[in-house]
Amino acid sequence: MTTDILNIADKTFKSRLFTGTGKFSSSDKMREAIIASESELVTVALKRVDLENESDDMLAHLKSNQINLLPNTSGVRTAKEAVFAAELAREALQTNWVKLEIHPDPRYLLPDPIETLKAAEELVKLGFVVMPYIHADPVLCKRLEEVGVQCVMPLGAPIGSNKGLKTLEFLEIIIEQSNVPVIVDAGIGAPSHAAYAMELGADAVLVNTAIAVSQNPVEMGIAFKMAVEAGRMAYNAKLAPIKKHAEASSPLTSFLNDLN
Ligand SMILES: CC(=O)[C@@H](O)[C@H](O)COP(=O)(O)O
Repeated sequence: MTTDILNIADKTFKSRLFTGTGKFSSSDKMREAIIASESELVTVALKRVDLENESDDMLAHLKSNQINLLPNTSGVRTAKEAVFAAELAREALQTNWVKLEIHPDPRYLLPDPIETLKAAEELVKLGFVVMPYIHADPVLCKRLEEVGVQCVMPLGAPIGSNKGLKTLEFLEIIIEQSNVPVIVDAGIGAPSHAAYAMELGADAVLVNTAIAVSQNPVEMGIAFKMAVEAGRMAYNAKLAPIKKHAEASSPLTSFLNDLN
């Protein structure tokens, strides 16, 4: 088996499963599930962290050599607020990585493309590694790539909806065209959805709700790990082509040929 490492900016990842920290029933459960999933990049909403308090409960539970923290700007409504939040995070958490999330609409939490592009451009200039959460819009992905983001994070379905890859056809175009890693984010509700995204050629997936609200987050974390690995392995091995008509699995090469 070939070593299949994901590179983003200055970091390398063995795991292509990124995870979130919201909605767990306790910080202990969150830690256990994330460690079991072997996820190496874990996003934390800045609005949930007490940045002044070094022993913030959630941050304390995420201390591990395995885990890189990825602050996200969830809760901000404009590019200006996003840049402010990213700068706060850089100072408090000592990381220049930021998951850029600007979704002013509380009902569907759909990302604002105009503010996101504006913020991404500014954050790149300020030296951030920018990971933008966006709709599955191939044109926006190219525009973000041009301003220097390190990856794109198109949604499969609205955050927390668990609906799977509702944006499938656009994800395929994004994957085909992208020169930066494509991380399918949001709405992935089952390991099979994650495996499918990886089979299509996504570089990674980000999953939060499906693990956190499962009745057994530890086992679900492991199930997602296995699904992501299986999907990636299948993608590397190249899937068999889809055909319109049936084709016998055992071709007529032996005695049946002689009968004719
Ligand atoms: C935690 C986080 O970043 C979410 O905003 C992310 O988009 C995950 O979505 P799900 O909760 O649907 O997995």
